[in-house]
Amino acid sequence: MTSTEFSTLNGSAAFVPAPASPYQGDIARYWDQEARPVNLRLGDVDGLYHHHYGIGDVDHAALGNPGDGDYEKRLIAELHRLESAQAEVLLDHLGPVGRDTTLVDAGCGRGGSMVMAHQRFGCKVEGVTLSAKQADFANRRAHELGIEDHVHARVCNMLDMPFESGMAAASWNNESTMYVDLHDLFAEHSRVLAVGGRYVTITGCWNPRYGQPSKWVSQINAHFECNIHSRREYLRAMADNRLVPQAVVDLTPETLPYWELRATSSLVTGIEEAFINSYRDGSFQYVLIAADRV
Ligand SMILES: C[S@@+](CC[C@H](N)C(=O)[O-])C[C@H]1O[C@@H](n2cnc3c(N)ncnc32)[C@H](O)[C@@H]1O
Ligand SMILES: CC(C)=CCC/C(C)=C/COP(=O)(O)OP(=O)(O)O
Ligand SMILES: [Mg+2]
Repeated sequence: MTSTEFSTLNGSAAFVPAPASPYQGDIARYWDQEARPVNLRLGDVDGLYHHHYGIGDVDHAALGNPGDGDYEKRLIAELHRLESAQAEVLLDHLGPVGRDTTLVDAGCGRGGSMVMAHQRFGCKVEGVTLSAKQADFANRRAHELGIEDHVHARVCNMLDMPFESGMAAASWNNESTMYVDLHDLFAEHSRVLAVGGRYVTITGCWNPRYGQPSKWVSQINAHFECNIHSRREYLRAMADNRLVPQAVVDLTPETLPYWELRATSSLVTGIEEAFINSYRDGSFQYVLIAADRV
């Protein structure tokens, strides 16, 4: 393994491996440079920084009306509440998690879901991301919260994680599966999970009933430099890797209110129309899949 650079956190040098492919190098750079207000200002609400979308009904009573004083602040808080609600639903599907166990967050971003998992279960959480900036950010937040002994992010490829086989009681991908081959990904989760362990993903996938990826799905792929898979591909790749689905939940109706609200905010990024149109025309779905490692 060759190192390309050194990243520092609190003065300690950390080894950063070279990307496994030119594509992974592009994705590492993408997330190293990302600083969209729609993510940072939402995270500033309570210190949980997410790179995923929201679910649930909008609380119109809490939001008030455009033109009311502080409306924009309440809108940001509401979008953030819906994003955290999404992570809570993912954690709900991990099943019972003991304090002495370790969880793996594959594609952990700035670490919001890891912090929530530790706060809920008291367990250890190991996160991996391609981005040294994100790993530093997540580790800094864990340090500020005094939970650095339990929550830790590192720069590494989720297809080749430096964890012993069977070490994880549960693992997940929160909106990070569209950057990798699903057979390779589920083979690696299957390796690190204990037999009887639980895997959960929340993801956007194209709907085989539509036929092929729609122009909206292609637009989302181009926007994020990712490769959205079909729903069928998830289920096939799980079946091939000893992951047996226990729940497949279509969250599309639950995520539309988030997008409709976000489209009215000053923090729009331009991708809102593609999500709203593809969810409405049925070509794209927001799904949760929970599977047992058998
Ligand atoms: C959309 S963000 C999701 C972040 C996080 N799961 C969340 O919910 O906030 C996608 C994440 O996947 C990570 N990622 C993409 N490909 C990866 C790979 N091959 N190995 C590790 N992380 C990867 C990126 O670095 C980024 O952190
Ligand atoms: C559901 C799908 C297809 C997701 C693609 C992966 C992705 C980029 C998620 C959100 O990240 P973000 O929170 O950084 O994006 P944004 O800046 O749009 O909020
Ligand atoms: Mg976001």
